[in-house]
Amino acid sequence: MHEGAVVGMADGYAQATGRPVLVNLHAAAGSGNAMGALTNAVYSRSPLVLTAGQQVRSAIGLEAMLANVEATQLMRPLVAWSGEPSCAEDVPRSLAQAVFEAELHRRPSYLSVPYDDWAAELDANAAATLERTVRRGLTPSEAQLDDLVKTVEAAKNPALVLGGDVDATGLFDRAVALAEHLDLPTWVAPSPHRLPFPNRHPLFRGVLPAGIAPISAALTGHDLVLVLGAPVFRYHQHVPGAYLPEGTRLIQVTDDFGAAARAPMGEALVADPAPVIEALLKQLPARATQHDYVGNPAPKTGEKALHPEQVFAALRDTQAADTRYVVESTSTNSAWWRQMDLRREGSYFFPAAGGLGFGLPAAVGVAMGSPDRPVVGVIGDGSANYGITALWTAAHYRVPVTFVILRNGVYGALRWFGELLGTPDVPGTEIPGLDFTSIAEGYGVPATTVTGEADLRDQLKTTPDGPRLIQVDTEPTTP
Ligand SMILES: Cc1ncc(Cn2c(C)c(CCOP(=O)(O)OP(=O)(O)O)sc2=O)c(N)n1
Repeated sequence: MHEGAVVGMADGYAQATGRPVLVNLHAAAGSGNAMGALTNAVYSRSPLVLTAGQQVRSAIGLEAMLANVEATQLMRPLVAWSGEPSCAEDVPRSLAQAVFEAELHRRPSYLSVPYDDWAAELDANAAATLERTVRRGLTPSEAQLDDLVKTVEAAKNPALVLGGDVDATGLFDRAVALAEHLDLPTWVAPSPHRLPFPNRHPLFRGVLPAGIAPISAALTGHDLVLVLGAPVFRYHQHVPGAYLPEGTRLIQVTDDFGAAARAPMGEALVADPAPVIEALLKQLPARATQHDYVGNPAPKTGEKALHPEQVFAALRDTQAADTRYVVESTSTNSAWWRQMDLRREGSYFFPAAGGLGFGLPAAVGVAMGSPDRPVVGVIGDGSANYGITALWTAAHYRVPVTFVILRNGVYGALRWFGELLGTPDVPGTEIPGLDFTSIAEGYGVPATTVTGEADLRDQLKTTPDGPRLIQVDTEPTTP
């Protein structure tokens, strides 16, 4: 229900399965509704294949109802490819191209199809198209690998920065092996939509701050920074400064042509990071020392309501180690990373463009795509409204997912950003009086409100056989 929620679900499903996902939209209005969630899918590099309804060809020009005027232009800034077949015979090839474009670019594609095309008979050649396969392989040359290995070997104090692609392409464990093999201090690239490294690992140095000057300060002292599977960088609040500290060389390895071309500094090798990791592991001697995971600090406590750290410590202590968390709580990131202890690939999903409306739907999509692992959505009371109709889907298909709603009564991140910009107390950021237990019951999802930390832990220890929502009153905090 609502194309934004559907695209959010498809994004979660694509990230959980790594497969192209077909999403069918209603002409222009449906495509417009999808665009917000689509911005996240662009930056999570999810291969979504969007098809959209279209009026019959003879009625598009006169703009009959349902006409999607200039359909291929509507989504163009966001999608890797956008098309509308010039005749019914070209629909099979166009659909095949939409799938291959999404897979090759790892970016959504869009196909508008006039609705009378579907009645046409396939011609004999269509079978040839439907049998096609298209594969990609971006392996660096031997010379490029040798050059990179020698550069890392010669570095006096190298550091590793890992991006969401490391987790999205199944390289999580190999990246940990590389960091331990070479004893590399390791950061997660800023504004992460996935977790590519265990956040309690002794080599973990944190998520890089999303500002130019603070990143430069964090990397000071490292003569080489190797960035794997990340854009350089996904800045957020504008904090001007030098892009890199004096004497630091940055090398980015990514298969994302656009990310390599638009970076403002450093060197880039457009390639799959996997062969680079394997070459470094194979050709460089181990500098490993014993690594014991770092313990968790005691959570801060709230006065009138729970502190978000108490909620996250309760999740850490009660949920299975392989739980997948889909998070859209925008002012609690620091509390989250202070308390969580995530050690498995595919443990963390966050809206890749910061577009709200991802969390609740994507939790449903991730749960549908990976029924073998428990899924918990951790959603702010502001964010939950942007994709709320996904509750119906969870109830209708009895998707086993736990939604934890952090009800702090404010748009916390906006209040923080307002202060950052010198405009404290921004109007319109209070959202009191929302009751997600009534809303959830209305969509068919059983729901409760917890009255304290002990009650929360007791509820989290139970295992639902379908969807459930737990509403927790929390104190506002800052990111
Ligand atoms: C589609 C959309 N609309 C508006 C915003 C702006 N926005 C908004 C409205 C936020 C408030 C989220 O409130 P919350 O209750 O979900 O979480 P916190 O209170 O922890 O910030 S954070 C943020 O960037 C957005 N990111 N995406």
